[in-house]
Amino acid sequence: MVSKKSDKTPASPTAAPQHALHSYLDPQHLGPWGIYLQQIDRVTPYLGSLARWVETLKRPKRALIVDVPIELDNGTIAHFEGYRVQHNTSRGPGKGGVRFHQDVTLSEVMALSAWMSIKNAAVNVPYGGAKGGIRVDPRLLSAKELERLTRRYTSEIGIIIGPTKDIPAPDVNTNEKVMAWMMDTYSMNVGETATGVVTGKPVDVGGSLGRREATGRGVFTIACEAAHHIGLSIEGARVAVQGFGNVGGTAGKLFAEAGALVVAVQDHTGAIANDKGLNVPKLQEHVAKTGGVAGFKGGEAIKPADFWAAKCDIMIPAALEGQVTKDNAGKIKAKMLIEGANGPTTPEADDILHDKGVLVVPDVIANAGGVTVSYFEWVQDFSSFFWSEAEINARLAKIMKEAFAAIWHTAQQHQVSLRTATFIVACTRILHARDLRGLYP
Ligand SMILES: NC(=O)C1=CN([C@@H]2O[C@H](COP(=O)(O)OP(=O)(O)OC[C@H]3O[C@@H](n4cnc5c(N)ncnc54)[C@H](OP(=O)(O)O)[C@@H]3O)[C@@H](O)[C@H]2O)C=CC1
Ligand SMILES: O=C(O)CCC(=O)C(=O)O
Repeated sequence: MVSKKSDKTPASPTAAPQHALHSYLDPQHLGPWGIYLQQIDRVTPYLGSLARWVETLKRPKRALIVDVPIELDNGTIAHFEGYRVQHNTSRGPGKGGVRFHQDVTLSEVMALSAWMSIKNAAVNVPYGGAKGGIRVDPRLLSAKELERLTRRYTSEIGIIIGPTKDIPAPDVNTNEKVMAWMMDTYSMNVGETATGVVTGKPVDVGGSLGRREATGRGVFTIACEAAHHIGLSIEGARVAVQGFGNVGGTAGKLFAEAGALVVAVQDHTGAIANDKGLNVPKLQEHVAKTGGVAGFKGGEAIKPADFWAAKCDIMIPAALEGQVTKDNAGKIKAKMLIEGANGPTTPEADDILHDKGVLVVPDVIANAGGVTVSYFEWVQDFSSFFWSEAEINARLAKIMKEAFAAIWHTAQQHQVSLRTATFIVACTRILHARDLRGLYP
């Protein structure tokens, strides 16, 4: 366990703000943005003289809400609400994914954009933080409707994105195909092929080898580093994964290849378990065919709520925010919780896990592999010179391991959790950049 004491720093009073977004500046604000504000309050005492800039982290630099109207296949017009939020650009252009999900809200996208600022600084890639999303259940749209939605959204946010301004990428329910449509639409609107406007594209239109697996690979790399620190062998370790999409599926596959047993998996369709280890490639085939883990023959169905009590060493939430709560954290038997998803653990659950001695490796370092290879993709697009997958994976491993080592060291130095340590490293970098740049006289 890194921290000997809990970092339950009392929330510092937030000055009464005269700001259009004032309702979002209250740390008691519910949901992911409120959680992010509490995380900033916890790190503030460790920022020294840079703390004078901390308010800059408590509001997004830009938040764009767009109406996205499309014609459905049946001829009716449907309107969807979309967002692109640029939280901070002190260290470089905005960078972060685009989510298509029925529960997307401005507050959620603000938090996701802020976590991108922290994540990008934690691995020291030269970006600020941004995120986008559309409130839509993409499963209810045809392929043509989804394409129209993506293209109209891209045109609407086209006024603030661009290869040197803000670079979207995949997130929940978006993929290479969606990125290809975004790149094409933006390119049509500016009159030239602008491959650098998005990352996570298909390799044939300027994408990078290794990007599809990068987030899951990074989760695996970080888990190996953390396991080493607590004396846990990956070979034979028991792993439970929530969410079996891009991140959870890839991480699960890499764990299985390294000799770990993936003993439980949960997604939106249900939960399955196999004490001897699930056959992960077969499970991936099943999910590709049926859309979820339910009905997989190689494991027994368990109640989704029982997933959290799985007998395991490593638990990987890799679905959505707010999954590990005060109601299920007490059941978790794992020695380490590696956050593949963004914001999966509520602050109350974080404290419960801390008190139980579970090592929590936070999202802002654990899932940073995706944006790290996005950075490689962006660099390759600018230079039109493409690297081998082996080179990409080696560079990814180096960045992730070095970032984790620095965070571990900071956690030891200040006797804080890995989450607060990651925020100390990242916020110091962001606010140092802000300080160097200064304000208008
Ligand atoms: N893609 C990337 O590069 C990155 C993603 N992330 C984060 O990782 C997480 C997963 O993203 P990604 O793998 O890309 O997304 P995908 O859309 O590929 O997969 C999401 C997975 O989560 C499952 N899921 C959704 N809702 C629930 C729920 N309520 N309970 C259980 N399972 C659920 C989905 O199951 P079902 O299909 O049944 O709904 C699916 O298996 C997100 O938090 C994302 O922000 C972080 C860094 C980068
Ligand atoms: O690859 C990227 O730019 C960002 C991926 C992302 O959205 C995330 O890390 O949460």
